Amino acid sequence: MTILYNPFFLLLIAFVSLFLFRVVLIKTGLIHIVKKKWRFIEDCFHVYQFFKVPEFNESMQRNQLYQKVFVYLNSLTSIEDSDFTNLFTGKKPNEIVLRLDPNQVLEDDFLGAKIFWINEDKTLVLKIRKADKRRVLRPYLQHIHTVFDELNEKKRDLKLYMNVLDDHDGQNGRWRSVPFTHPSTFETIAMESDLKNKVKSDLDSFLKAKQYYNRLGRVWKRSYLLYGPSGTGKSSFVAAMANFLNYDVYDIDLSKVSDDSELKFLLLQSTAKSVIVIEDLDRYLSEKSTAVSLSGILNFMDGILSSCCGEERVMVFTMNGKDHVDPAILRPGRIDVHIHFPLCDFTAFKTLANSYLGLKDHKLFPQVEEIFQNGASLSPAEIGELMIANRNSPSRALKSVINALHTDGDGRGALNIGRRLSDNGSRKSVEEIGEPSGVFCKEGGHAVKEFKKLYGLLRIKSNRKSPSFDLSSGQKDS
Ligand SMILES: Nc1ncnc2c1ncn2[C@@H]1O[C@H](COP(=O)(O)OP(=O)(O)OP(=O)(O)O)[C@@H](O)[C@H]1O
Ligand SMILES: [Mg+2]
Repeated sequence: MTILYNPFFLLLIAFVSLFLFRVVLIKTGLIHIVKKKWRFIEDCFHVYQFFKVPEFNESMQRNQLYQKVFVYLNSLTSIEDSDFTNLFTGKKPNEIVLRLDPNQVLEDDFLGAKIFWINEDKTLVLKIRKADKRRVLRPYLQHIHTVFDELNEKKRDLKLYMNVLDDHDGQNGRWRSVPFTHPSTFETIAMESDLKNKVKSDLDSFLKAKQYYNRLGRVWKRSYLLYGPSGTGKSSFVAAMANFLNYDVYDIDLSKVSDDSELKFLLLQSTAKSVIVIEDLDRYLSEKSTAVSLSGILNFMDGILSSCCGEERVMVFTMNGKDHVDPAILRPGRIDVHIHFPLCDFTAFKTLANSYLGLKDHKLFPQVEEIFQNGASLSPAEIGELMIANRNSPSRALKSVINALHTDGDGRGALNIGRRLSDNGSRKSVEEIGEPSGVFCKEGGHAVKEFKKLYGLLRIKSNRKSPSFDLSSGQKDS
C-alpha cells in the first residue's frame, strides 16, 4: 500500500491520466470545444480592434481588397478546421476547392501575432489585438497582397506566342498567341535524375534571385542551351521548363524575322515571366537561312533591351550540336547553362518503358541492356514511337525495340564501335560515325515516322542528319 504514497508513482499516474485525457479529447474532437472556450477566456484579457473589409463600396462598386482577402483566406490550411466549409469543383479535373462559409471564424498567424477573420454577410472582419496592431497590421496586409498575386500567377492560363511575318499594314514582326497546353513535365522526360534535379533547383534559385540580379546591375534573365541529336527531348524539355516556371512561351522562328531590328522589336514586345525560345539555332547559323546577323543574335542574347520592359525571362536555345557554332554565342553570360541531351541508354530506356508501357521489369530487359552495352542506341523519340505503336503488347513493343536497336539505319546500331559507355551505363563519350538516315523499324514492315510535337503543334522535319555528338557529360559546363 505504501507505493500509493510514493510521489514518483503519483506523478506517473498524473502524467498517464493527462496523456489519456488528451488522447480522448483529440479522438473525440472535444479538443476544438476546449480550444474555443480557452480562446473566449483569453479574449477577456485582451483588447481587440476590428477592421471591416466590405464587398462593395458606398457607390456599390466591388472592393478589390475584399476579393483579395477572400482568395487569401480560402488558401489558408486553417479553413479545414472551421465548423462549416463549402466545397466546390475547381478548374482542373478532379480538383476540389474549399470556400469559407458565412459566420465562420478563421485563425491566422503572422509574425507571432494571432489574427482572426470573421466572415459576416458581405463583409470580412479582421480582428487583431491592439497590442499587435502597430507592429503587424501593415506588413500583414502587404502579405495578403503578395500571396494573392502568387496564387493568381499560379492559376493563370499559359500562352504560346509565335512570330508571324510582317502584316500588310507594314508593321514590324508580330506575335500571335494560342493557349499553351503542352503536357510535358520534368516527370515525363527520361533524363538522368541528378541532372534533372540540378536544372530544377537552378530554375528555382533563378526565380528567387530578383534582388541579387538587381544588386549586380544585371538583367534578370537566365539562358539555357539544350543540345543533342534529334528526338532526344529538347523541345519537350522547353515545354517542361515553361510548365515548371508557369511562364508563357515565345517561340521565335528566325526564318520569319526580316532583320536585326525586327528581332529587337520582338524581344521588346515579349512580356516578363516568359520563356523565349529559338529552336535549331545552329542550323540557322550554318545555313544562313535567316536575315538576322550574328551580331543581331548576340545582342538579342545579351537581352540589353529587355531591361527596359520588365524582366524575369528565361532564354532557351536548342541545337543539334555546338561544335560548329561561333564561340561568342556560347560564352558564359550569353549561355548560362549547357544541357546535353544524349541518345537513349539503358537507364533512359527503363524510364520510357515504365511511362509508355507501365513496365518496371521484363524478361527481355537483360537482352535490351546487353544491346545497349554493345553501343547500340536510338533516340528516346524513336523508342517512344515503337512503344506507343505496340502499347497493347509490352513483349511485342520490347521485341520491336530490340529489332530496331539491332538494325537501325543510322549506323548507330550495335555495329557502331565508335562509342563507349561509362561504368554506370550512361553515355559519356561518343564519336560521330554513320550515315544520315530516316528512322525505320524494320519489324513487321512498320515505318516509324519521326513526328516532332512541339507545344501541341505538329511539325514534321525533313532535314534529319546524322547527329553530331558531344564529349560533354551534359552537366553545367560554363
Ligand atoms: N528524353 C525523353 N523523354 C521522354 N520522351 C521523349 C524524350 N525525348 C524525346 N521524347 C519524345 O519524343 C518526341 C520528340 O521529342 P522532341 O521533339 O522533344 O525532341 P527534340 O530533341 O526537340 O528533337 P529535334 O532536335 O528534332 O527538334 C516527343 O513526343 C517526346 O515525348
Ligand atoms: Mg525540337
